[in-house]
Amino acid sequence: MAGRESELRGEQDTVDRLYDRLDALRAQTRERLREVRREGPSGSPQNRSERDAFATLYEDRIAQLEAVEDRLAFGRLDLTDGEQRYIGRIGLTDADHSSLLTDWRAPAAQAFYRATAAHADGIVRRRHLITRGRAVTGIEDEVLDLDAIGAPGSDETGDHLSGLTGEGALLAALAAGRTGRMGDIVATIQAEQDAIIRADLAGALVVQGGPGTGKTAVALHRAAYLLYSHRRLLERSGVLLIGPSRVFLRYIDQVLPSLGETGVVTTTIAELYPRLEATGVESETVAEIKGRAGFAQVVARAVRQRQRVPAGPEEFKVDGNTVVITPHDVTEAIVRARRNHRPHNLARVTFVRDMLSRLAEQYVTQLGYPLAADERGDVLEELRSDRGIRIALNLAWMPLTPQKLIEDLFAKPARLAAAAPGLSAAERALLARPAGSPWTPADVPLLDEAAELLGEDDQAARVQARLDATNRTAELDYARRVLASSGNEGLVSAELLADRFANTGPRLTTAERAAADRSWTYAHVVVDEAQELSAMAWRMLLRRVPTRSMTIVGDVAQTSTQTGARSWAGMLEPLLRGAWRLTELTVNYRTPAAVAEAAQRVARAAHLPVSSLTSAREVDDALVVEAVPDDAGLAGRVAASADVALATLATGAEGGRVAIIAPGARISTVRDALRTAGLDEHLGSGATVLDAPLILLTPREAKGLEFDVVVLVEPSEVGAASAGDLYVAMTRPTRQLRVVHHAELPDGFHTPSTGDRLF
Ligand SMILES: Nc1ncnc2c1ncn2[C@@H]1O[C@H](COP(=O)(O)OP(=O)(O)OP(=O)(O)O)[C@@H](O)[C@H]1O
Repeated sequence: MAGRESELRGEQDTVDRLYDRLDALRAQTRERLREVRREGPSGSPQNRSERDAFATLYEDRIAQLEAVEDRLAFGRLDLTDGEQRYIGRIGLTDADHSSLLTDWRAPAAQAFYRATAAHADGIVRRRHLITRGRAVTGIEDEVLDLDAIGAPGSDETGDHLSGLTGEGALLAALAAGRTGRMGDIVATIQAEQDAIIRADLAGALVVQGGPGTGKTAVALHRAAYLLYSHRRLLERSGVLLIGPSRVFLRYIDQVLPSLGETGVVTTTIAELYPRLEATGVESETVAEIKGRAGFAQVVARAVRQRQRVPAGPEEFKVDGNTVVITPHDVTEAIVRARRNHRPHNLARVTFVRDMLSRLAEQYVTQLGYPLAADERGDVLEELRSDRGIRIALNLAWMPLTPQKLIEDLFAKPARLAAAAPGLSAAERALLARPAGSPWTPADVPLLDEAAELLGEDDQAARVQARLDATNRTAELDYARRVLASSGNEGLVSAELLADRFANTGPRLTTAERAAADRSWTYAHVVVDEAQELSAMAWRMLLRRVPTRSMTIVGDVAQTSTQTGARSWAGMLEPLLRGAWRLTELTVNYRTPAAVAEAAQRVARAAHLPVSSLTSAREVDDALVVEAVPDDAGLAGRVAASADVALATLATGAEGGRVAIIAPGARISTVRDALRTAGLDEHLGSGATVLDAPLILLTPREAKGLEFDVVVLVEPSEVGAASAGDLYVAMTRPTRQLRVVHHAELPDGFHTPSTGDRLF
């Protein structure tokens, strides 16, 4: 025991030294920031812009150093050559640049997650440090090379039958009360997860895994890892993360900062089109039709139908001369303008030029004498500014915004019928809606498709981009010189500083610029709950990542709607044509075994493509079923059940969160019952919904989230609407699922051996 205590003391000394270094760096950076600010707003614009650039960099660096306070160091590797290497949230060096702490993402840290007794990789022992605040409260050792270890007095054991790394630390992390926000898993990443996190940047990596296998956690840690290992590339082009909803994005928004990374653009498909709010609501059937791959052709046809040959010739009098727009000329001009395959609005310039030149020919012929070049220019101008001609040419080739094209498509039945001959009359009737209706999430990929085909006049932006690229080398050079002369070399990189120089003025980060620009292309895209994306949404996303460097995580058994994927190959193969690879996660870290098994039985009974799943832990009383004799009493019973759950959690030291998951149609009666029971004060709403101890939501809204206890209302109703939704709802709790029902339980729910408590 004495040996263990001295080990603990030794680790505490090391951890103290690491925090001392962290504090020193914080103080040093704060002091630099103060100095920069002290200089005030005087000096040349050049000086001011340099100061602003330094100030933002120091602010970012301080934020990063503040964010790594919790579990700064969490591991130690003992190497065969006697070296001891500490692993932590960020890398730290002492004043002489010797390494004190190795960043978890560095190659030198990889063995912490991957080494096994069979493949020890030069590691004798792996140690997990358990800390509370800055105090080391425990040590967990795994000996990987029994022959090499001889040190008496420590509690090493060599047997790790479970296959889990750092099992004690892991199980402690899994059992902890939930805060309403996702935490990072950096101290306990498992080998199968680590392999995905560190996989190659190139290509599309699909991670399929059942509920609770850590897909979201892995996707976020992979983003942090890629930013660390390919910083130059990724920081300039940016990383995009797509999640299923705003609530979900709030749920995960602490994870990347805690890993020292900010600046990832996080958004939903509905928000991906800049400056457009998709607040409209429509039926799933309509969303499904709009999401079909075939809708790309519908939009393409709608665009081409705005390039139209008039029924007959049209005459115009210009300055006493007659010119005629003939169907023949328009046909020829359209064919020519289409030939260069430019988007509609840009090809229109060619069309108009061609038509005006034809009309000018007619005009000149009537004059009967040749014109000098400048006189011909005057004629062209006169023709161009003639109102009648302008209208006729617009009718032949209408300049359009994406919004106008899509709005007309749904507001004018004849347009839809012409553009979508493959849809049935009933389907077209479902899509019809009046002009001015709010945009819906399923419209967003259609608008993006339209924008692509119509094209924006982004010439100015392109010229600017070329200029930026040329300036970049000069900026980098300059930033290096500034860094060298200011003695700040170790603190910030020249790349970052150059970025800041470039962006001062309106202070925009890469992330901000990317989010505002529809045609921005990212260096990497991470998609969570990717099974929900429609074929049209995938097309929109792929435009933003021409390199196809993507991390796609999801579970095809949890798909809610008809729009989403039931098989990765079915969804991705037509789009990526073999350029994607599939990996699987198989251990469920969230849901107690009994609950996960029940959920899987129900999902299988509904013929969902369920992944195989091993649960990391058992919890007593994990499944509680409460049958209510009549439907009228259901909501009251739900409130009572939530009350019991809240009371149980309140007695624990760690608190926790309770969620009531109910079919949409029952939400308001359950809310009333909570009010009657006096529980509504616990209920969160709006932006802070996740912070409250109690939350009421539909299965769809619960996607990707987790809670200590879930009260699930009438599962057969949830399952009847969507089997995928029921699978999601059943797999949200980390401790207990309480099912309250009046109708029959869904098929597969019970087996004689479930061992659940029945009321
Ligand atoms: N290696 C790990 N160490 C500690 N906790 C982990 C680990 N892997 C996963 N977890 C925890 O397990 C829970 C489930 O993880 P996550 O939400 O990433 O799963 P998921 O596969 O995305 O689930 P779902 O598909 O159901 O949304 C989270 O609380 C996460 O922190």
